[in-house]
Amino acid sequence: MECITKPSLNEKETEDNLLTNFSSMVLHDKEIQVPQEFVWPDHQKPSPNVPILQVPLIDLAGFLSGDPFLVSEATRLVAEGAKLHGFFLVTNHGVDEKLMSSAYTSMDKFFLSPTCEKQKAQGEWRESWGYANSYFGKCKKNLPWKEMLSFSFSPEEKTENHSQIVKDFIIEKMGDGYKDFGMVYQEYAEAMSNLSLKIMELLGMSLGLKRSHFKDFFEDNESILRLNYYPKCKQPDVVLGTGPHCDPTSLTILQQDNVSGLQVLVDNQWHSIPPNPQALVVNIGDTLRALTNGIFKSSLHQAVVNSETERKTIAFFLSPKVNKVVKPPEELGGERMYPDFTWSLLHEFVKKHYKTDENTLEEFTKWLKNGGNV
Ligand SMILES: C=C1C[C@]23C[C@H]1CC[C@H]2[C@]1(C)CCC[C@@](C)(C(=O)O)[C@H]1[C@@H]3C(=O)O
Ligand SMILES: O=C(O)CCC(=O)C(=O)O
Ligand SMILES: [Fe+2]
Repeated sequence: MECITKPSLNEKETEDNLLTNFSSMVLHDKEIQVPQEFVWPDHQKPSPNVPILQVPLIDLAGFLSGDPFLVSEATRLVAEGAKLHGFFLVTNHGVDEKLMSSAYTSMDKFFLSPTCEKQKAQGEWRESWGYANSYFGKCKKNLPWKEMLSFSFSPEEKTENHSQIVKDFIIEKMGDGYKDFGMVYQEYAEAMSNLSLKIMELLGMSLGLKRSHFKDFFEDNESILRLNYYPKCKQPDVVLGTGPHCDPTSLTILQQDNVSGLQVLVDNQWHSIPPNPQALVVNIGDTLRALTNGIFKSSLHQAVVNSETERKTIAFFLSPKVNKVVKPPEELGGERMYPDFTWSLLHEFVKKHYKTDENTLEEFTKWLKNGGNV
């Protein structure tokens, strides 16, 4: 367990300088060699050519049509992916194509602006919102080759006075020039939240539960929308865009567009999920693994970069309301694998005590049994 202590106040300047250096160095190719802190140990460096992971492709419109054959096909396929490695693709998902392409291209407006601009949206240490890059936090090695802009999200109709918290956040931090930018990601987050509830209906049915079982649990979600910007890299074989991790959240919907880079560890071998612009990548997170008493899997995954072009992905991390008790339905049976817990406790644990990996839930269970000092 490393890189988890909060930087002391007098390190704030150092952090700001590093933050500035990252952008000038990385984005403008001023350095020939990749700085040592970005070079991963040999056993974790990306391997050149990894096999392709065959993941089920689910036609969501078919499921929503109610056609008995299409419904049974969709539930069969989603169960296959969710139980094997936790990954599947959804197509005919109903998210407006123009919105998706605008969300993809609008990222440049923020990430290609000067560092001093981006720093206006800088988040608090280990908060899940705002601008962050590799030099954030305390890690001094194995730094991710990426910048991120993250938003907290709750469905508009569930927020106080129906505020649009994604749009309001970015305008408050970056000014009125980001109004259109904010609207794009507000709409995008709402669309992903609605899509995730449809996927939750499908996942509930695939386990023989009431169709609305998971959907009701996530109706008033408190989620995270994250823009990942991976600059191209002179030495893509020694860095990682995002290190190996399991998402501690419940469900991730990832738009990876047309630049490959997402890899999943299956049978102890890294596999790639190639881009499919017509489909969104969906993966089970640790919280949904616990909510299904371990029936659904959450797998270790990572992102590699390349020397030709930057890679941009948009991840919507669905999470329940922070105080909702994560407890599998009795109907699933089997011996309980994890204790009841709330997402806020698991989120505190991964933020303050543990870097997410394939043992997060087991380590979290131990931490809870030892009193869970938050
Ligand atoms: C709740 C979360 C923690 C992270 C963002 C979301 C879901 C994925 C987690 C993360 C992306 C996994 C890799 C490491 C991490 C630190 C990161 O690269 O950002 C994780 C996020 C986080 O802890 O902020
Ligand atoms: O960008 C990618 O391909 C994966 C990103 C990811 O796994 C994450 O942000 O949790
Ligand atoms: Fe992830």
